Amino acid sequence: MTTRITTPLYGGTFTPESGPNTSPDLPFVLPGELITPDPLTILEPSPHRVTPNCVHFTVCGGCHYQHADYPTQLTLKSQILQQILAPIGLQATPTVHSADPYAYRNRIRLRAEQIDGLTHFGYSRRNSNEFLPIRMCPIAAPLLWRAAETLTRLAESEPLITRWLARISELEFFISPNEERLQIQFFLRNAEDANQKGQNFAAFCDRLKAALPELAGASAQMDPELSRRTRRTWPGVTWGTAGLSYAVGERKYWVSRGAFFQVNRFLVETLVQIVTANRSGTLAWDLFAGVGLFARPLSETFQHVVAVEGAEAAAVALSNLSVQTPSLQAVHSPTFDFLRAAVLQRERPDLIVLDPPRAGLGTEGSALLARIAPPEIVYVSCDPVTLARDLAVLLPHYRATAVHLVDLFPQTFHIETVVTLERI
Ligand SMILES: C[S@@+](CC[C@H](N)C(=O)[O-])C[C@H]1O[C@@H](n2cnc3c(N)ncnc32)[C@H](O)[C@@H]1O
Repeated sequence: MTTRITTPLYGGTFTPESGPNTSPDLPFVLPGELITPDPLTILEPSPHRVTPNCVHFTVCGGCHYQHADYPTQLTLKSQILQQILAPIGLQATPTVHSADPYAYRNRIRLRAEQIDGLTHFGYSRRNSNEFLPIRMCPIAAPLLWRAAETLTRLAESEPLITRWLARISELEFFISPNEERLQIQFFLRNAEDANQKGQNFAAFCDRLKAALPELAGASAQMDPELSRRTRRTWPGVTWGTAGLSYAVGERKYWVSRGAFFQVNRFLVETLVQIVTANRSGTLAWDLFAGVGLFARPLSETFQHVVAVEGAEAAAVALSNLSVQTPSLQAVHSPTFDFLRAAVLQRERPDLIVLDPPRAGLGTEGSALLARIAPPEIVYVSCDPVTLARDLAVLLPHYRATAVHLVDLFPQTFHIETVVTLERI
């Protein structure tokens, strides 16, 4: 049986889990193609089909679109976003912003497994939790992959490195945008390893630094999931600096280890511009503020900015930023609690910026936002489905003045959107 692919939503409705064109039955096709499913055979390929850059593409769970040329990826995402927003009455062609679609990531988290006595790094297989050893990741900045290769190479010949890597289940690399500095978080495999109180961690890191001069800081800690399961805590061990200074245009941000920061090193400045440029006034709120990416420029044009962040690591950096920035107030709190208190106190800022995780703000939180009724809202979203759900609550009271698609995650189905809203 042959099938003509007619829509970017082929295979079912978009969900954050399945994504467009990645339904378990029929991923990796393109609109216009004639195919036979199972096993997938492309009888008439799209002129936009290209050879993927990565040997792991289709097997690895990370990327979904390497078979499409980059302009086509952007067109598909734009169409998908419009299809998701149309049912809530938001008919707008997004303004698309993009940059280099490879080598853009400043952060990767790798799994570590021992196979035949050797350490292998990898991701999870697509639609599975099974370990997939990898030998390249072309969406990652070159330094990230070089760091992984250096660790693997040292582990082959140096017992200190071999022993340390055998104790970890995952690690996370984070780099400054120009690849000058590197942070590593090591997550320990089991509680007994934590009991050894990070023996030789300094010697281990000194050796890594000799082979990887960019290494600025590192930590070893129990995986949070492991702590929850075993009900054990361990403060962990650290080496070097406790974070990285990250330049975005003229401004430098302190990103404490473990804090959220936008992963696309080529588009952070564009995102900040879209969210903050030409906005000024008396009072602005930055909800889900992270380390203050938007709050900091807003504090230059608003008399007072309140930045709300729930996670400890980011809240510490935000609090330090507020000490140096008199117009910025850092609040360490869940957003929902902050909004509930604000409604009772009848506070009303000129601008609310919000940038929640994929779950979005939620209908209850969005209703609180509508009650607070600021003249302008800028909603930054990494999941168009939860964005549409929240906008449905706001749109009776607000008019959308712009929709931006900022392609922070090329080669994947993830869609980053900025919607600006004006009170009716
Ligand atoms: C998508 S990030 C955005 C951060 C920041 N706006 C930026 O661009 O760097 C979401 C942030 O919200 C924080 N967060 C998640 N759930 C939260 C909650 N319920 N209340 C407050 N902050 C939360 C996370 O720790 C993270 O820093």
